[in-house]
Amino acid sequence: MSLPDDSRYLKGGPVAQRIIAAVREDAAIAKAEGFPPKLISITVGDTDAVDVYVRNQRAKAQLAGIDFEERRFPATITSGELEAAIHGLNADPRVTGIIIQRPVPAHISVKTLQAAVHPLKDVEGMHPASIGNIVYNQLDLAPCTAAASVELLKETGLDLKGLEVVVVGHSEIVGKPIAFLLMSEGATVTVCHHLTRSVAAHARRADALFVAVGKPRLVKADMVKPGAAVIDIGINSEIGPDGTSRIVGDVDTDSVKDVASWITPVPGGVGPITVAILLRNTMVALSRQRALYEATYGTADRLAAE
Ligand SMILES: Nc1nc2c(c(=O)[nH]1)N[C@@H](CN(C=O)c1ccc(C(=O)N[C@@H](CCC(=O)O)C(=O)O)cc1)CN2
Repeated sequence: MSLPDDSRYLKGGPVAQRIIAAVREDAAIAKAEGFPPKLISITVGDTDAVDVYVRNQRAKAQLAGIDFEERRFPATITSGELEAAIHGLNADPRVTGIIIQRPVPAHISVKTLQAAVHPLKDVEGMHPASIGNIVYNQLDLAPCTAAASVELLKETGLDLKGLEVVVVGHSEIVGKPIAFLLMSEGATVTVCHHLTRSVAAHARRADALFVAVGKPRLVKADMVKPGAAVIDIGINSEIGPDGTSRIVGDVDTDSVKDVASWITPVPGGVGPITVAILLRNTMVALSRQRALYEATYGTADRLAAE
């Protein structure tokens, strides 16, 4: 789908292309030195939005020169069986990174799965040890959707120091990490959640408004401060008037675009950058693994060592 050529739209495509081009260069060098990057995706059960995400991961990984393999498990699998599969991948030296696609079925704790991924292969920064790094301002490997959203805000050129930011949604993978990433940049952050008394009152104060709640078109024009930047992180599947399925965000883009100075389209906003950052994180994980290899074997060039 092509987006209107309107400077209010913060499009993710060009940012994603820049990131992927850099990843491609790094991946080619790593491959030539005997460390081909390989990303494993774990999907449990069937969810349409996850299928879209995985399809894009595969396509962009191919573009970047990163080997991509999807492991699909039935929704009936036990947590123990999944953890055993993850431990197998942790032990496989050919595997650089592991991403666990969310959501997983209700009988499985995603936190347990995330903790089973070795921190050196945790390309989403969601292992309890990795997510803690963000609190310490170590931001080079942050959860992909959160990092993508902040990257798009930076595209506005707004000075993040002291910026009034409101984040609607406090999930561990999106809302909370966004708040920490922005605090490290000096923004003043308010996080709204299901117990917040008036989300609209908070949202209307924001110079930058992030929305990640999974509710189609929740944010309307009367919840947005004129001139604000609105970052829509929702990816919701909806059946359109013509009976076909389409993706919409958590923001009512048609009305909000007349109030905001910047707005991210869905699709075509945060989504493409999320995928690009996953690939960049894979290269960060690879460089950490290579540093360990070098410390152990005295060279970072596996081909030269053999
Ligand atoms: N392990 C994780 N699981 C999930 C995350 C995450 O960050 N880590 N976030 C969402 C992912 N998601 C929705 O379920 C999602 C993310 C990105 C895209 C995407 O590539 N969208 C593009 C293309 C759309 C299209 O091809 O039609 C875009 O928005 O332009 C889709 C879905 C939940 N799970």
